[in-house]
Amino acid sequence: MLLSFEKVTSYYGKTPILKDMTFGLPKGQCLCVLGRNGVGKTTLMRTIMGLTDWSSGEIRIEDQDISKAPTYERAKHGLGYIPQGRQILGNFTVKENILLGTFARSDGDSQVPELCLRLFPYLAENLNKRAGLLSGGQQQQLAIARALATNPQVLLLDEPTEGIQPNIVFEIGETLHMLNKELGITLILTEQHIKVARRLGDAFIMMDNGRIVARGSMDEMTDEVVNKHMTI
Ligand SMILES: Nc1ncnc2c1ncn2[C@@H]1O[C@H](COP(=O)(O)OP(=O)(O)OP(=O)(O)O)[C@@H](O)[C@H]1O
Repeated sequence: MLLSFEKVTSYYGKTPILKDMTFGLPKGQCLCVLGRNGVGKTTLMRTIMGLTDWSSGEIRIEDQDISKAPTYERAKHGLGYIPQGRQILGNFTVKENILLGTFARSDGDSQVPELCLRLFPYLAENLNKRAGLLSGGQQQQLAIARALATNPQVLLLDEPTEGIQPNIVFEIGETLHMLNKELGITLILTEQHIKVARRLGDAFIMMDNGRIVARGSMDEMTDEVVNKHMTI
């Protein structure tokens, strides 16, 4: 397994939010993490990155135990994180936002990667534009470009299509599909759009109240499973 969780419980203060989670993610797979609002999907991402208050259990990447490693060290193991809401720095330029990602590289390269320019022609043509002036979809592209600048082997994407116009949702989905299937970047994403999840995912985890309540390959994610765990 490229990334694995063994009995991981993760806390904010004294409150366990993720409870006793065990799963493994093979290299090159796309795993979709699904569930209603507030079930702990963001907390799962933050636990992988070491951003909750503390966690117990074991988190491994390529057989190395990173459970107690600080966030910057996890990033150097090849974990790239795109948080919910994107967290683009609006007063900085497109180029500066991308270059921020290079700080987490282990090879010291500090250029805008050619891949980012090739994937996102709009960004390539607007490197000196203030990022705050971009549309939601363009900012999501920028967040993906910034994460790619870390040269990740795993990308964690928290609701990448949230708040984005429907036609751009499709485009972002296709970009992620390309990163996964053509470039072999392993993906973990939380996603409310079931269609996008079905298109991208090889496997799914359905969460409720901090626990995994259903899992399987994507073709095992029937409408029944979705309706049971995702509709209100
Ligand atoms: N920083 C925090 N401190 C304390 N509790 C938190 C913190 N962040 C989240 N929680 C709690 O953890 C639980 C899970 O939240 P989380 O954001 O992980 O869920 P989610 O499934 O990602 O939901 P959403 O789809 O709304 O983002 C919620 O009950 C939330 O109130």
